[in-house]
Amino acid sequence: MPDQTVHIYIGNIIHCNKPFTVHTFEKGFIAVRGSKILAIDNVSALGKYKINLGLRNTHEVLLKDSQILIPGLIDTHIHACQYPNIGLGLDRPLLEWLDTYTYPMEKKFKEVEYSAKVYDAVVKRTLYHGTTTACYFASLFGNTNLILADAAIKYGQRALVGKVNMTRLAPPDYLETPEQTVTNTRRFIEAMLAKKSNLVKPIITPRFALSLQMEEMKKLADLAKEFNLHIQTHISENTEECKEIGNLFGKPYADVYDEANLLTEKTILAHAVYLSEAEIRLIAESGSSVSHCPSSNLNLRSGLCDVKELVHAGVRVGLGTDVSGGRSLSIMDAMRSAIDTSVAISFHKNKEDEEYDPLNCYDVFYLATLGGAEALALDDIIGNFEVDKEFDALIVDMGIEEGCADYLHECTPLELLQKFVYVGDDRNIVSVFVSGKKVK
Ligand SMILES: Nc1nc2[nH]cnc2c(=O)[nH]1
Ligand SMILES: [Zn+2]
Repeated sequence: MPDQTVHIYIGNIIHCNKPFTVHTFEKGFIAVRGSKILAIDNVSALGKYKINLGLRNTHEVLLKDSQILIPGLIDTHIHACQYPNIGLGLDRPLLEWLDTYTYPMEKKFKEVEYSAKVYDAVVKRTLYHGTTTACYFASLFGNTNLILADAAIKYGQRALVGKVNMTRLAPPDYLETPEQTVTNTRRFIEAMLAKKSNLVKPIITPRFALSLQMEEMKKLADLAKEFNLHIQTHISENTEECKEIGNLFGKPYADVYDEANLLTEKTILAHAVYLSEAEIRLIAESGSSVSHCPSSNLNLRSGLCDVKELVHAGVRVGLGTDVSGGRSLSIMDAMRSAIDTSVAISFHKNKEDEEYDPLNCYDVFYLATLGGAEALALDDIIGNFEVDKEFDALIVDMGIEEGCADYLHECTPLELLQKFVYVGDDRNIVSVFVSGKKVK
């Protein structure tokens, strides 16, 4: 018999009910039964809901005035097998960084024991930082990628897990043949689906167009279609990379993926710094989305991605940490880097006499929550606090003693959110819920 207790969280509640729109309940409540949201409203209406919904077996959690309840944070792009390299090697441009630091690290994930140690740490640490959903690149090795999926299931994180596909331009012992890359991916998908997990699903993961031939990418797109799966890859991150794409395929980056049938409504493209207007239009029309990875774009000196231009063109955008190109596995850091990047762009634009309103803390809160859910085409189940959605949430407390700033006078809920975005860290995230279950 499932637990029928209804958990009712009462206090300051903030979420985005629409894109780029923050909605606050100053004295609100959310009722949760099992994994799902049963009701959300002002607390003055709670009595009425209790009668109308016949709520008897209830457990009430009263939030403090220094606390806010917000949706869980969504990382739309993170390389789990690069976590041991976090903070290392951020002095080289992309292609050199991949050869020098990244492929040698990822090769180690052939080993089961090492993979188990790292993946356990990644899932625990990202959950601790409030990442309730992570879209993971794992390594080339299907068997150890399953260990990452098992860690997410064990600790209760929602995740998409991708087995990376690469057949060229990497060390020979970190490549597959064209046949292997397809058959190994099929095997990985079948093993993932056999887990019958509600939280964890496989995602097709061609690393980037430099790693594969057109025929292989088409076969991977076929697998995505056959199993109705998400797809993730990188696009237009670095000028040298884009030049190489032109040399190899003789067409723009987005057109390469379009020809490979990889641009679907469930495709997430990381970076998207150097897309032309025509490519942005193509991506918008395909329904594919972009993972904005501002920390990585700065660390690897890739460039500044103009999120506003993408959104204006109708492209859905979420945030990615892109560890370990990104310096932190916290989406809070990605939110700040997204603001910094947008402000930097605005200096340039305003010099050219364009009116440019950079992203603010509420905009990046949207990108980190509902925007991320939309980018992953999971906004029917997560991203905000709508009735019947899954309860993925954080209780944030800006009044804790051991935080990085003192709480010296009372703040409004929106001020608490501002403080969280600009100066908060994992210590301020006092509880994390995924699918209704407390995981921190
Ligand atoms: N940032 C980043 N870009 C990539 N492009 C291809 N592979 C990678 C990677 O691992 N990280
Ligand atoms: Zn990446």
